[in-house]
Amino acid sequence: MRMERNTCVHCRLGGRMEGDFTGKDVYGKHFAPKDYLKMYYSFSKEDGTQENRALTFYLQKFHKTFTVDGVKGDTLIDIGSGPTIYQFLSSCGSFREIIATDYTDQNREEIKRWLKKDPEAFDWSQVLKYVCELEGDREKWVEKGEKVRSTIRRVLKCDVTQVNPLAPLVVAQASCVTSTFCLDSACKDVTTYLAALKNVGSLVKPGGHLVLLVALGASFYMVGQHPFFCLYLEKETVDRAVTEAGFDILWSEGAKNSYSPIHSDCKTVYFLVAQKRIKV
Ligand SMILES: C[C@](O)(C/N=c1\sc2cccc3c2n1CCC3)C(=O)N1CCN(c2cccc3cnccc23)CC1
Repeated sequence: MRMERNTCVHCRLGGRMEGDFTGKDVYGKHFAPKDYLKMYYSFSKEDGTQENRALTFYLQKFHKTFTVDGVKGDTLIDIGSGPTIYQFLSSCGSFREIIATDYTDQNREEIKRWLKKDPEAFDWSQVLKYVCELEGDREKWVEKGEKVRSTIRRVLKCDVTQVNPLAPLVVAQASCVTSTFCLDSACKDVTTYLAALKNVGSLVKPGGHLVLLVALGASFYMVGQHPFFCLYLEKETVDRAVTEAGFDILWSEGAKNSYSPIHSDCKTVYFLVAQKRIKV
């Protein structure tokens, strides 16, 4: 009997994933926002049964941070927004202005498409309804969409490997900086990760907040048929990096990863809220 070779994604792709850092230029050429959005941000099946447990975890933690715990302020900068807007649904009522950023042109274009209500934009309505339900009135989802659109004032280019991630622009320090799944995919090793966290942390005013969503124990994630590098991180590494960047961790919570192993080998999605120490 011929033993059916159990070829994992890694093997099928000739092991290109481990260690093969996906440089910035690869993102520009091969990162397909539509494939990514369909793969990771489709919310529920036609019959409405929820299947995207990872996304509901993120939405619940953003709800706790901004709506329940009351983190608020003047400006919020989101670093490495990707082509998504889910990360703004709870914070849009707590900040005067939100600045979305990403490294790649196609991700910034995808966000602008949604802001302009382009019919080609990704449909976030199920996600908007879910967050409105968390806030107590599912019917308010259209107003919620308008609130997000009126609060996101700018969509800028960022590069977390630069000391000023928003260079050449100089932006005033923000009350809050959020970053979801960005540093893990933008940094090739832990040294770069520590430096990038300091770069991103420099955008937060003393006493301000840093909110991170990190993929732990991941070495790749798929977008369509294309594997993208992810820095293999453990909770302790992230906590130490946040502390060394000058922040006190207020709370954090991990959730067992629910992505299919074909999509990513991510073990845990990790949500963390920290506050920038005030130098006395
Ligand atoms: C946020 C993101 O959506 C990536 N999502 C990711 S990663 C990952 C890893 C495991 C699991 C999951 C997962 N997910 C979301 C789904 C679950 C995105 O599209 N990104 C962020 C990173 N980015 C950059 C590349 C190179 C250099 C950069 C320099 N500065 C700034 C950004 C740079 C490209 C655009």
